[in-house]
Formats: sequence, structure tokens, C-alpha cells
Amino acid sequence: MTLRRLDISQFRNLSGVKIKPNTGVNLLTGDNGAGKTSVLEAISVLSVGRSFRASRTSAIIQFDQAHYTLFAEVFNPLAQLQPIVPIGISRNKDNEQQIRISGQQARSAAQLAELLPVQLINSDSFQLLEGSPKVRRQFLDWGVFHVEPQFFSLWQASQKALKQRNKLLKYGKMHAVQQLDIWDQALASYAEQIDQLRQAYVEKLIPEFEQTLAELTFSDVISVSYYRGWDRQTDCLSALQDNRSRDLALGFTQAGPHRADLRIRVNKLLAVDVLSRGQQKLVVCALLLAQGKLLQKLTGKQCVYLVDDLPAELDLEHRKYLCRVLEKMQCQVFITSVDQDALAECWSEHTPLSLFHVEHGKVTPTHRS
Ligand SMILES: Nc1ncnc2c1ncn2[C@@H]1O[C@H](COP(=O)(O)OP(=O)(O)OP(=O)(O)O)[C@@H](O)[C@H]1O
Repeated sequence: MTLRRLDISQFRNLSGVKIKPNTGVNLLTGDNGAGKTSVLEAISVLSVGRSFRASRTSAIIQFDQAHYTLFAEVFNPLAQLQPIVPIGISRNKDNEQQIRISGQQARSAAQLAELLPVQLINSDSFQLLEGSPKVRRQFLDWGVFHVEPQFFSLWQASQKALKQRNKLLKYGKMHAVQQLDIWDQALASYAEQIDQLRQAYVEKLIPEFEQTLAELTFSDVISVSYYRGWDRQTDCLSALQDNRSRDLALGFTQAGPHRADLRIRVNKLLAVDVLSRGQQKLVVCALLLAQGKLLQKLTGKQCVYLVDDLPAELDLEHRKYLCRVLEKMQCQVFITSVDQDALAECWSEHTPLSLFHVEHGKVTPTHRS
């Protein structure tokens, strides 16, 4: 999947932006506060329907405006009849959102995500190592969502069952035993299926991750292990039933698929406690790149990479290795940098490269110097 056209209107400081990105590398340069990250943010909103850096829409809509509008043409090489898919999203200050795909109103943002898989590498990516299990679970589920068509509905059903169970635990107390039995069974059944999909995905992801680490010349052994959210020795239904009296006392479900995690370690210690900042960046990049490679291998789909401030934390050699991996994957990349020269030497002359200068919310194509 590649973006062939991108229009941004009344989004942060960007307005009247109309660009035709390259199918390869798109380098956005400009001073601090120019609007580079906002371009990545707009692409991410087109993929998942929400921003990666603001929970309030009013922060994203341009000051004094009523709504923002984003439009793109996505090239889908897997669709033979209509490979160009127009997508658009607009949102107003009341948080009302309209998503259109090929001229039709879309039911949910999940349809956008399916069409335009996007991976973001930015300073928040470190959360994959230092953040809560939720961050790693979201990372894992991004991958499973894109390769297993039945995953999303199972995940939605398990969330519903979990919510009902938690409600009973909190308010129903002991009178709700019969109803708890029903939700235990429902949750456990979805949990076992989700667990199998997640486990199978991690088994395929690990070799891609290890190979990517090697391509980035990272020599320490990093182990990635999957924790499914309840004791390995038992099934989910037994875990829920065994925990019931404690769950009732606490008012929520302690174990289950909502507690799954990936444990990323070096010499049995958490990677975040051992690795330097630059090494951590390489590890998180390897995880995110491995997901893109696996997506390509299993579905033929390519994801778009958004890389905010690639030079940060990485020396020139490692920047080059990272760029080489991205080049080899032949996916579309949008990269921001304050300093154009920091990335100038990183690309092979055969790589399609477009340069854009961002200034006061305007994006202008420039030439390779
Ligand atoms: N809702 C909004 N309306 C108008 N302008 C906004 C809004 N929200 C943020 N801005 C401004 O838009 C710009 C967004 O900057 P952005 O983070 O995209 O810059 P950047 O080029 O990535 O900068 P840096 O190199 O410092 O990371 C900032 O100048 C900010 O003050």
C-alpha cells in the first residue's frame, strides 16, 4: 500500500497541503515547529482514525476552525480492478467523525486500518520497552489484526465479555454467580482462540525480528517471549474460576487475554534496564520493521512507515543500516528531520527519494541537493 496523493486541511498548522508522495522515501525537512510531525500525524489519522499525540480533537483542529479534513489516494496493488482507493476523514469540534472509503461512508476506523497499515517510529516507540504491557499488547495485536481476519471480531467479543464480567464483579457481588458462570465461559472461549492466534503470530515474528536485528548489526541476544495473560499450566476457564473470589474482592478480572504481554529481555534481564538509549532504539526499530516484513510475507500487503526524527539517538553508521533495511523492504517511508544533511548519505542512488520542505504549515517539494 502506498499513498499516491495526500491533502491536509485545517489540521494543526497545516492547511492547503496537497502533495504527491513518492512510492519510496519521502523526506520532510524544516525547522522546529514547522509542521513535519503534523504531516506524519495526519497520515496516521488516515490509517487508524485517531492521533498518536493528542486525545482531544480540539487540539488537532486548526485554531479558530470548526473541523479538519484529510484526503488521500491509496494504491492497493492487490486490488486488480480498482487499485486506487480514495479515502477521507473529517472530524469536528464535537468529535463527530466522517470516514469515506471509495465514496462510501465507512462503518469504522478498522476499515481504514485494513486498507492502510501504518507503522510509526518516534520517541514514543521506546514505550515498547519501558511502557506498560498494554503498549506491547497493542503492538502484538496490530500484527495479529493484519494477518488474521477473524482476530478483530474475537477481540471485540472478548472485550465485551470482559466488560460484562467486570460489571458483575463490581456491582453484582455474590448474587451474580450464575451470570458470572456465563461470562466466564464466553470470555474463556474467546481467550483461548485469541491466545492461539497471538502465539502463532509471535512464533513467526521472532525469526523476522532476529534477522532484522542482525541487519542493524545488533549483536546482543535479545529474547522475546509471549505471556498469554494467565498461568501456562491451566486453561483460561479454570484460571477465571480459581481467581473468582479474589476477583470479587477486587472488583475486576485479574487474569485473561487482557493481561497478555511480550517480555523483551537481554541475559534474562529486562532490555530497558540494560541497553543504552541508542541500542533500545535499534531494538524497537527491529520489532516494528519485523512486523512490516511479516505482514508482507503473510499477506502481500506493505505498510507505510512514518519515522519521526530518525537521526535522534542513532550514530551515522546505524542510521545507514536502518535506512538500508527500509530500502530493502521497498515500502513507502515518510521521514522527518530538522537537518537534511543528517540523512543525505543514507540512501542508495537507486532509491526513489522525494524531498519536501516544511515551513509555517506549508509543504513544498524540493530537489535532491
Ligand atoms: N490546533 C492547532 N492549530 C494551529 N497550529 C497548531 C495547532 N496545534 C499545534 N500547532 C502548531 O503547529 C506546529 C506543529 O508542529 P509539529 O510538531 O508538526 O512541528 P515539527 O516540524 O515536527 O517540529 P519539531 O522539529 O520541533 O518536532 C507547531 O508550530 C504548533 O505550535
